[in-house]
Amino acid sequence: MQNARYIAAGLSDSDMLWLLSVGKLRRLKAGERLVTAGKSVADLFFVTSGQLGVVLEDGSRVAQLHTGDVVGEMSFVERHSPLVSVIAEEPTEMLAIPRKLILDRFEQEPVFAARFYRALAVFLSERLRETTAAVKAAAEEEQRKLKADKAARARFTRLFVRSGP
Ligand SMILES: Nc1ncnc2c1ncn2[C@@H]1O[C@@H]2COP(=O)(O)O[C@H]2[C@H]1O
Repeated sequence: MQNARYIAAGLSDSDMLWLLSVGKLRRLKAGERLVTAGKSVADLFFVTSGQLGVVLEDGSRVAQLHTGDVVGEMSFVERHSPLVSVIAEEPTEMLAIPRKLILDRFEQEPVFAARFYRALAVFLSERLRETTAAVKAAAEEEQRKLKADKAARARFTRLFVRSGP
């Protein structure tokens, strides 16, 4: 499912032009790794096409990222190494912007910092909302399976009791 997260919505036209002017286009083939768990991330990535998987060390996928998503914002905000890896699932393109350039611009233009952090906050809030919806859907599916299982056992028990001696 494509998501509706677009950090660009919170930025001005001049912010976007600046990001475009300093960003470098990066292309990944399917299977190529953008982020490795435990290794620091020096850039912020704006996905412009394609699809990436966010995966745990055991290979299980916890999320998918698409056009309009940002990658590396957790390292940007927290300065901790990532706990997950991010791997392209199809040919993917993105704009890579070195964190240092963004921090320098914050110094030169504090209003840009305010807009940027607000846009990131909205983006992260939307991502959390989606995660909550996914957890809720998984819990409901689990409940549905448990109920179906219970009903099947009850039917079996009735059958067994009826056909007993
Ligand atoms: N649960 C998640 N849902 C969506 N994206 C995630 C999730 N966890 C990590 N990421 C992305 O994967 C990136 C890994 O590097 P960062 O921690 O810097 O930033 C992280 C986010 O951009």
